[in-house]
Amino acid sequence: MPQVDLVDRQKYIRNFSIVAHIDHGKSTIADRILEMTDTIAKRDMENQVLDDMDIERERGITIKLNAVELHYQAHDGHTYTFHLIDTPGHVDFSYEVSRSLAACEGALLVVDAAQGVEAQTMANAYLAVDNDLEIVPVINKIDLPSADPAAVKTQIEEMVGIDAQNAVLTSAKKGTGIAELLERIVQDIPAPQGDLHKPLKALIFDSVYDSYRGVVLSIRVLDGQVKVGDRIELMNNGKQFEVTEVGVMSPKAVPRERLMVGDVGYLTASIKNVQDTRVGDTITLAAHPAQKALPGYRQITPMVYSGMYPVDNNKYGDLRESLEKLQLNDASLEFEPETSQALGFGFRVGFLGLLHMDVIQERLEREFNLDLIMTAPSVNYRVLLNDGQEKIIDNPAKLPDPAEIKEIQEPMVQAEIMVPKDYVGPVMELAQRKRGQFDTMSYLDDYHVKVIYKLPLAEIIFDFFDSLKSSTHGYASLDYNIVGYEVSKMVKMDILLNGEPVDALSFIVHQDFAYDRGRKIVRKLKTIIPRQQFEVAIQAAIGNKIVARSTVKAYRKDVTGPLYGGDQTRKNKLLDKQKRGKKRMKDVGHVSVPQAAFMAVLQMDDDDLKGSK
Ligand SMILES: Nc1nc2c(ncn2[C@@H]2O[C@H](COP(=O)(O)OP(=O)(O)OP(=O)(O)O)[C@@H](O)[C@H]2O)c(=O)[nH]1
Repeated sequence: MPQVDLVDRQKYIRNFSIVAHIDHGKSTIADRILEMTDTIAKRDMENQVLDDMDIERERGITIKLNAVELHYQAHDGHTYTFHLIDTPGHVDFSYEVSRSLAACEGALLVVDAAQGVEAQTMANAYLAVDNDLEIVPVINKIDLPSADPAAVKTQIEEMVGIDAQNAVLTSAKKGTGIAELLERIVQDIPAPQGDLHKPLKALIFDSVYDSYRGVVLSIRVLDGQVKVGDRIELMNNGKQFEVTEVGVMSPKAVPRERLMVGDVGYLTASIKNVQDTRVGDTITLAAHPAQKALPGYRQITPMVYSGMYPVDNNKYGDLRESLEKLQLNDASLEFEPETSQALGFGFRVGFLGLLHMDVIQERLEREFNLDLIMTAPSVNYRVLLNDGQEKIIDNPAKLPDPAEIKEIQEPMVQAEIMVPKDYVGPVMELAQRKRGQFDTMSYLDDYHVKVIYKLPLAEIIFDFFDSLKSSTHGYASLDYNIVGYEVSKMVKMDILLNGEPVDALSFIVHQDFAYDRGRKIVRKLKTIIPRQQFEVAIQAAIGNKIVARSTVKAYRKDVTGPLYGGDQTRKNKLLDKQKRGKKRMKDVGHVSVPQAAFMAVLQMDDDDLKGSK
């Protein structure tokens, strides 16, 4: 191809994401764009093609990233190539959002015309600004009777700090404004920069495991080009592979001969292991490597660990296989075998956060048909023993005897909270309550403040984000990084049922909160553990010292008895229901303990929250 064509080619590319608060209409707008550009025929369009996992669709969250290529004939007579890059929307995945935005030049910031700017609108806008993106404000759902586009424009200007007078007004539901939106993408979002003649530099912003092709990488080419047969190198781990296929998603995979500067597409190279190809890494050519990797690469490591046990002990092998399968697609999922006296054989599994944990649990139960008991999530503690040994403890039950412990260190994070200045008070109050140490506060502009706190990871993981949202009416955004370990006065709380400690119910807590937590958890467990044939004593203990106690009384009589008298169908229904209920119970000693009991520590925090409001 003559060189001038290649330069021209770059001029007609637009790479962008759609970012929005949950439910403001991101997926619906994406669907309309695909329809209007004939990327996908209306009749083929299953609702919201971009979210292709069942769970995503049901929960309305987008977990895996996707990039679709589409072609748009603009009013200037040229045909433009658009790459629409989908982003996940939750703080657990904020690093992935940031990487996918780094693959774009622009972002459509979608705001609901009735709801206005909300928490994730702000968080995503900050990420877009951080990545130097051109932001095109879109006010959606203008068909709603309660829509107030003029007010939302002002709000966007004040809260987000961008010009919104020219915001595109859309009703994705009715298709209004989408034609204008396509033109604005051409006009407002810059064409990709970069140099075809420089050594290859491509950003990996997603990876998915495919049983035929191995790992499929989503990449954005920032310089140079890559084609089938090239030997590539991943710059952060030095691993090399030979490219077997490149192409674009439109929306199904369409192989191409090469991907060039400005392109967004996929690449396969017989890579067997997603762990080798972390999101954020840079691909270059082994023969002509780029000098420097793209900035901002972050190794993702799990933040929370939880025990996962099959309710039926015979399903241990199935659980291992299922976890292995999920891991093929999820480089951040880690697990290793563990045993519990109470629960038998299972795995200690590491997650990015609680949402990640929920999603994995749900996929195991639904896609792999497993019934699981999960123990309350914990962070990693570093324990120094008197004999000089150091241990990393990711399971509270494994904490050594206090007499052997010299000190316990807990992981700390630097939390950056961005918030409109009116909400600084509540944010500081919350951070103090969560054992935060104030670091700095600075003004980003006339309206926004960045507050930096050092906080224990254990406090952040559980409900910090939710509390932050509720104490700032959703306007704060949060990003955090682990910054090391600090000595802390942590103690292990044991829970005893009828005098027997249940290892899977132990948790680690700061000494200052221990008594209070002990009392609360006992009260909570009393409501969760069902009545049995005999009395069940529940105790919370630190070492040998009982700090709280309560009792679940025995049945007075066999209340289920009379229910078995009815006709057969009714009886069967009842038996079925019992069976299903039982699935999530585990016999610990002689006591039947439901799944909820193992999560009581978390639910207790909810109560804490309510109590503190
Ligand atoms: N009235 C009206 N409803 C809309 C419009 N656009 C989207 N919706 C509805 O709003 C709800 C959320 O839309 P989605 O497109 O799923 O929103 P989303 O931002 O992708 O949501 P998440 O995937 O959960 O982040 C759906 O019920 C849509 O049908 C619109 O223009 N007008």
